Amino acid sequence: MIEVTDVVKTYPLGEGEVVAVDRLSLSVAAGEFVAVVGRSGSGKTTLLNLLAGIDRPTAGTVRVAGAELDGLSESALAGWRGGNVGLVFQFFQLLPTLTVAENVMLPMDFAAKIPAVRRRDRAMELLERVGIGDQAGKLPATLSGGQQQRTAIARALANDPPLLLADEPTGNLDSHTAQAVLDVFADLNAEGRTIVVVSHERDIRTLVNREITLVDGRVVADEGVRA
Ligand SMILES: Nc1ncnc2c1ncn2[C@@H]1O[C@H](COP(=O)(O)OP(=O)(O)OP(=O)(O)O)[C@@H](O)[C@H]1O
Repeated sequence: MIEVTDVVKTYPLGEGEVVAVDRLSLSVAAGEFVAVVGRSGSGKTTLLNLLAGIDRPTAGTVRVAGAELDGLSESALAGWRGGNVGLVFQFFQLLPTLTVAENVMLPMDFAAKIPAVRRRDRAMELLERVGIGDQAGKLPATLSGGQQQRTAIARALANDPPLLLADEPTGNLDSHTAQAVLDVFADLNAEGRTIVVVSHERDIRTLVNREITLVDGRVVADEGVRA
């Protein structure tokens, strides 16, 4: 599902540059549930953005879900992302003027993978799936943080992508709500979806089957944590 080879990502900083990801290689097979951990500034978000094709590497290659991302134009990349990757962020990033159901339908309109007549029903099914079917007609601001993150997960599933990438999805939630949201990810993984999640949540170790630790943009540990 993921094949990252000798990837370097630098950002300009004053006269010099910051090396955010440093000659990093890793592969993730379909069906894995991977946590990426490490201190602030270790390169976790940069790695996730490279996997999503949001950022391009300075050197090296990134292959995800059958595509070599370097070879794709911006518009091809956007099309590829829409159908292959679901993204979940710390601060939900829902559109405040759209209802919960409309937020979930939005990626379907962009990718044209789900027929137009199916989109509302599919949004409802996904919201039921993550446990908030009864919130569909509300605006995001009227929901709790956990409900907003469930909305964002439903939106990430809109086009039935094989891969979910989540950047600190529980970072803005209390620990009880965080655990419930992580349980949703665990269920989605049990159904066969590949998931890579950046998290500080200690409890994530009990759910994932692999933990990758970054220090200074490099993998310093890569271990299976569940039998
Ligand atoms: N757009 C950018 N411009 C300049 N430097 C950046 C940029 N994005 C990240 N960096 C730098 O790259 C390094 C890695 O950052 P990154 O955000 O990937 O780390 P992180 O592990 O996700 O941190 P956190 O846990 O705080 O989110 C840091 O030194 C950061 O300052």
